[in-house]
Amino acid sequence: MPIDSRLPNFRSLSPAQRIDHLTTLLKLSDQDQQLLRNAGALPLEIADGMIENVVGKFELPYAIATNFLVNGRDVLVPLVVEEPSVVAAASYMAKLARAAGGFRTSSSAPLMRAQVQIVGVTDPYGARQRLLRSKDEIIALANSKDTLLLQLGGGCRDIEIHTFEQSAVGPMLVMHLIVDVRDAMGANTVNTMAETVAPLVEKVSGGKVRLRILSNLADLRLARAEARFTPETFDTAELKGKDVIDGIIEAYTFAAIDPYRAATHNKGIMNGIDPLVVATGNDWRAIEAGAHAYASRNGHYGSLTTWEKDKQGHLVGTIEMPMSLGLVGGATKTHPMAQVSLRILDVKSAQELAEIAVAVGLAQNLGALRALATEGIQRGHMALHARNIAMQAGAVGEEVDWVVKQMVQARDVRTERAGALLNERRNK
Ligand SMILES: CC(C)(COP(=O)([O-])OP(=O)([O-])OC[C@H]1O[C@@H](n2cnc3c(N)ncnc32)[C@H](O)[C@@H]1OP(=O)([O-])[O-])[C@@H](O)C(=O)NCCC(=O)NCCSC(=O)C[C@@](C)(O)CC(=O)[O-]
Ligand SMILES: NC(=O)C1=CN([C@@H]2O[C@H](COP(=O)(O)OP(=O)(O)OC[C@H]3O[C@@H](n4cnc5c(N)ncnc54)[C@H](OP(=O)(O)O)[C@@H]3O)[C@@H](O)[C@H]2O)C=CC1
Repeated sequence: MPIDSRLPNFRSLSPAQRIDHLTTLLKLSDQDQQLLRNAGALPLEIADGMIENVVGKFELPYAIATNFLVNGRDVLVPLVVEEPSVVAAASYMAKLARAAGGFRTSSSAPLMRAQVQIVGVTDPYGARQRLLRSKDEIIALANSKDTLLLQLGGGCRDIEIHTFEQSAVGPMLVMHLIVDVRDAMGANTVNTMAETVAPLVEKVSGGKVRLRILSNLADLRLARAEARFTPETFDTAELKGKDVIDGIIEAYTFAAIDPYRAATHNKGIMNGIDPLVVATGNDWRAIEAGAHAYASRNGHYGSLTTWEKDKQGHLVGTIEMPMSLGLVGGATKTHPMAQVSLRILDVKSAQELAEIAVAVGLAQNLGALRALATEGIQRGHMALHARNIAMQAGAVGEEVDWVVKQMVQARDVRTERAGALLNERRNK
């Protein structure tokens, strides 16, 4: 159902009013509303079924990033995160991106790699040829275990043999199963296939199979997003948009050449992506591992985004990175809030979800670069973090807003200052 994700007053509402607004906009069911009102509603019995030794639940804020326009479709993006200013920055940059059509995205097929490690091979190149000659038999065996996936149009498509002639333990071959996992993240799916083919692989190669596990460097499962911005987008009373664009490109260049900066730059990108991964019940460690390995693929650790100027002087931002997200499998179906998130996003495939995730990453990166290249990160970030600081100092109810206002006005956001302000107010 088409919606308008541009919700200018959403930030000023209370959480209860925001849920009412979403209910009207998205026609949320009574059950979804109820789940949102009990924020994070995860019955202990379900939690106990998800992991081991459960003794409770740990809740995090669940928010909605507004303004996203992705391939011409308005999307509201659920984000689960503890850090202030992330949701605001993503929403802000999505708002700016709308002027030039929002985010345009694409993705490759959902292909995952499973690795089968083969040791004890005396003739690695001969073994490689034998395995490649047996490709059809290996693929057929891999596919014999998951008929549902085949019916859905997925399954093992190909094999690759990676040869390590020298290693500390002698020659090593690594066979990759290339598997189309459709709408699953696919870890369990491909691990089962890798274990299934291991005896055949041993017979054909003459070696011993050890590890049979997916690779989180999902470099065949890439999602991409692009956005453009006119210089006027960044005009302010003090700054010319053209200079802001130059500052953003210089900031990006810093990340492209210096791994110390690239780590922080990419952390900013993951500020947007991880909260969506968590909100949809997906495996954020897998996404993090894939992101940073991909950022190192050219022999040095670099930026996951690029920022450049087109002929008209418009800022052009792009992102491309592995994105192994599922709509089924893992906790996506078990966690009730993950299901609410998927309904809010209204995505039809794991690829669509992956493309929205990288669009949020690109927006988040721009939010940080724009702030860093102009006024610095502290004004916007600390103004929002000030609420945390006030609460840490013991402020409750109306005291919170009052303490925040004093600290932001004085540009002095510290717990000690919040405590002093609180004492001053209480002793009046
Ligand atoms: C924080 C802002 C957005 C303020 O920026 P501002 O100019 O004060 O915002 P504004 O009040 O003019 O509002 C503009 C829009 O921002 C959004 N917005 C604004 N405030 C809110 C709010 N309270 N709640 C919800 N949405 C908010 C909202 O969309 C709003 O438009 P509207 O829809 O209202 O017409 C800006 O300063 C900013 O983008 N800063 C960057 C913040 C950031 O990057 N945070 C990430 C954490 S820092 C970090 O971990 C990463 C880092 C920085 O190290 C990465 C790196 O180094 O690359
Ligand atoms: N290194 C890593 O990242 C590792 C991660 N994991 C964990 O693995 C989990 C994800 O594994 P995953 O294989 O995705 O999950 P599941 O095994 O839970 O679910 C995948 C299964 O769902 C079924 N299915 C139903 N509909 C579809 C559809 N439209 N598209 C694709 N499959 C469908 C498939 O068939 P059927 O049910 O018939 O099999 C498929 O095998 C996560 O919890 C992750 O944390 C595990 C090991 C390592």
